[in-house]
Amino acid sequence: MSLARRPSRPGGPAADVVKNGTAPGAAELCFRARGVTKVYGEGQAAVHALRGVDLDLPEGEMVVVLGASGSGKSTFLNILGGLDTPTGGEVLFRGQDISRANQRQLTEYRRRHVGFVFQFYNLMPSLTARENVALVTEIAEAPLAPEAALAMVGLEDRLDHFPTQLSGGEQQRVAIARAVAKQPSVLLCDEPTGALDSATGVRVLEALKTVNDDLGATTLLITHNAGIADIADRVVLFADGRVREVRVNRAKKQPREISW
Ligand SMILES: Nc1ncnc2c1ncn2[C@@H]1O[C@H](COP(=O)(O)OP(=O)(O)OP(=O)(O)O)[C@@H](O)[C@H]1O
Repeated sequence: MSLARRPSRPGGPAADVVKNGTAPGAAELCFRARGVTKVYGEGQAAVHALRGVDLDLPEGEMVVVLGASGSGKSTFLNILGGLDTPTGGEVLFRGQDISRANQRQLTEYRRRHVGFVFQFYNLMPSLTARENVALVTEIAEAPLAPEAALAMVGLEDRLDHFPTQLSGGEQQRVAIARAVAKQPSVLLCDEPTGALDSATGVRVLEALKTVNDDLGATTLLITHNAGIADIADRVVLFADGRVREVRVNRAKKQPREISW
């Protein structure tokens, strides 16, 4: 591993820059990506969304993914989550190649291992918070009780509220509880605070941090908000379909210490 020490950015915590984000011989990797490409469409209309991504992500970390619009962040997250497959290259999850898995294997992988949180909460409006979470726990192998999942995100006193009776931040926390109730190995979050103001977004980040700390789920969080990088163990910067830089924060901030 090649390390260069420098402050991550003015005012931010000190960080180590990891060359290419790869860590040969690293003990326990959750994901190992090599030469990952993704091309949408063909010929003149082809879009090269990923142009050769190499990245190692150790187990259990909180990873913040930054990059300009169109740089390939969501495409890469969707591949890690088994929602999509790469055009080329290799993605290993705990040593298993998910880049060549068939649809049935990907469905099984997602069901057993992956929780998703998106910008919009996609809760069932006719179901309470508890019932929205129970939808998942009824089909999971070793789920948390819906009440326990909702307590983890600070909603133990909102169990019987319907989505319309909850604020945007509370609805997002129900969505997080739903994603983590099956105790996923990996939690993939695409702009989870994108629709929220700063104070509400901080509560959502606190919920994600609790989940990361308590369940140990490797957590990836895409954001356009560079300030959020300060709560991460590792910050991955995408540019033009590639990983431009990976920083490892030596000291993390608490969500309540940041604002935007
Ligand atoms: N299903 C698709 N069909 C065609 N092109 C796509 C598709 N999905 C993404 N793209 C293109 O691939 C490129 C990367 O998109 P992606 O959504 O991964 O970027 P992003 O970094 O997540 O952007 P944003 O921050 O705006 O969400 C973009 O040029 C996008 O238009």
